[in-house]
Amino acid sequence: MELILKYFPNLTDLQIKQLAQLQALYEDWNLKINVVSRKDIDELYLRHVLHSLGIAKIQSFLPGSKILDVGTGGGFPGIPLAILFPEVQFHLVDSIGKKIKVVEEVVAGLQLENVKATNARVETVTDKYDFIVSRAVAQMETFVHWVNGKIAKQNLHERRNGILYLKGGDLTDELKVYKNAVIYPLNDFFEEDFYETKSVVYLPLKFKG
Ligand SMILES: C[S@@+](CC[C@H](N)C(=O)[O-])C[C@H]1O[C@@H](n2cnc3c(N)ncnc32)[C@H](O)[C@@H]1O
Repeated sequence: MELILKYFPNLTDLQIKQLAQLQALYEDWNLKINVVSRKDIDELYLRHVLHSLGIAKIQSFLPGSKILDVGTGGGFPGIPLAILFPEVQFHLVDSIGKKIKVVEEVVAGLQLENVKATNARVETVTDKYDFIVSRAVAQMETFVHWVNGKIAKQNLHERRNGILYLKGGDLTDELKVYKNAVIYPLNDFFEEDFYETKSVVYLPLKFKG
């Protein structure tokens, strides 16, 4: 938890309490349904919570906005972001039912009221969102295809609506067709070695009615 407070020093008491609860909730649920590897459970705040919150270093979501987390798994990056932005609506989607079961249990344990979790392939989701977040789900080209038509028409934020994707490694090849993609290295914000090769990729997307 100190790690989170080091980079997010202005959290409310409730946010600190909810973030601190994550360790016990994931340890408990992971015994029943394995969604996070053992090594990652031991480094939950470094590898999952802070990584998810890296998106917030790039983009602060405005109250009333809507965010879709595609392939959320056990709830990353959606759950830490939902704690950080309690007035923003988060929709967490995963095609594997048992992962959504864990998300629902963690959301209930935290009494988070701004999260909806759905067991579905993202291609079947029909709502529209300001931003679509994700980590470790698909190559950008496949991903863009999946989320086609899910971006809201109105831009509430200064930054145009689009994708904020947590990626690692060399992205030159993967992003070469996306001339308007912007890569934000997370080691500009976080000094831990884990973040050396990690970034947030922002890709603005056009509204399709
Ligand atoms: C490697 S896991 C990443 C989980 C989480 N985002 C994280 O970083 O911890 C990829 C997840 O994407 C989900 N997934 C893959 N394709 C999907 C699709 N088309 N729609 C919804 N979920 C999908 C899988 O079920 C899996 O839980």
